[in-house]
Amino acid sequence: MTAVKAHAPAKINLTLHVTGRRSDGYHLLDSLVVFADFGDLITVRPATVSRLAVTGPMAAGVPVDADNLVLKAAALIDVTADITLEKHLPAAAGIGGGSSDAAATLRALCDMTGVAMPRDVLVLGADVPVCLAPRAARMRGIGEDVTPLAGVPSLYAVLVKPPVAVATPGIFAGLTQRENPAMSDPLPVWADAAAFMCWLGEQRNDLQGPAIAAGPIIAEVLEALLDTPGCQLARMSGSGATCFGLYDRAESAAAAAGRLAQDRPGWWAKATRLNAA
Ligand SMILES: C[C@](O)(CO)[C@H](O)COP(=O)(O)OP(=O)(O)OC[C@H]1O[C@@H](n2ccc(N)nc2=O)[C@H](O)[C@@H]1O
Ligand SMILES: Nc1ncnc2c1ncn2[C@@H]1O[C@H](COP(=O)(O)OP(=O)(O)OP(=O)(O)O)[C@@H](O)[C@H]1O
Repeated sequence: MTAVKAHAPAKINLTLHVTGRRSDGYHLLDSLVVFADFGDLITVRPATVSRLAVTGPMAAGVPVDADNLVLKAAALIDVTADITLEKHLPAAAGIGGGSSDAAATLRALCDMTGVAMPRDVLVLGADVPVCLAPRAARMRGIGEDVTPLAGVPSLYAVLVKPPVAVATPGIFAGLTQRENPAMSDPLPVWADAAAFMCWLGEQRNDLQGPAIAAGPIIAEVLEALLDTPGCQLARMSGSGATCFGLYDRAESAAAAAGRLAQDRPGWWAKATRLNAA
């Protein structure tokens, strides 16, 4: 059998409403999730014992042992493989690097072996179900309730991560209000990207406040994004610290990413198309 490859794109929470908390401490969410046009790359090959190599520009600090979600995903379906993870996404950044890697690994291994996709992938992480089919979706429950969305306009964006890693449990713990309004049900139909961005402006990421309290530099990132020409909206993704700026033109997004990378050498900045077909 030959190698099978799968892309693990960055996951962006364009909205993230925390609507309650379960008795086990997990939070109920209502989130509009889209995917970037870049991410990590997984390659799997048949092997009798699982092995993982992590390569690429963002490999530093990523676990290469059983803690890596890629190996946890292989163990979940009881498949052994020689796996290469080419890491391009910053870790612990709120853009689902590990979750998207786990989901891509499952896709590649199921494809390579014919093993069925497991029904319960939530055990790998709350973001793994939405990453299984990386397309625009509404994510509810604690992450297990995923509804694919048609008609979500593509957006030009810049992703920016300052040099701070935030741990997801601590950010959820910092919430002062856990019962907040959900998005409308059903979601509106957006005529175009401008209408979509206007509606997004009225939505929230409820984790943004606690994340800024833990890492005040996140507020600086949001201000810096809003300062770039053509930026229509700036918000944090997931539990941070990555923030996104939305633009109506690809050229504005590219110029903003270039300017931020130049002005703020420690910041990771990347222009992308979200939900590109
Ligand atoms: C913040 C998001 O990225 C939004 O998409 C996800 O909800 C987090 O997804 P994830 O990193 O895959 O999360 P997990 O690894 O399952 O959980 C990490 C920790 O985040 C908290 N957590 C996570 C998901 C959720 N719905 N409620 C929570 O309270 C819990 O303290 C949990 O122990
Ligand atoms: N394949 C992986 N890539 C990156 N980190 C991983 C991976 N597997 C396990 N980890 C561990 O998981 C931690 C969280 O990294 P990850 O990139 O998944 O977080 P995240 O971007 O905050 O995800 P989310 O948006 O789902 O909350 C890292 O600190 C790292 O130790």
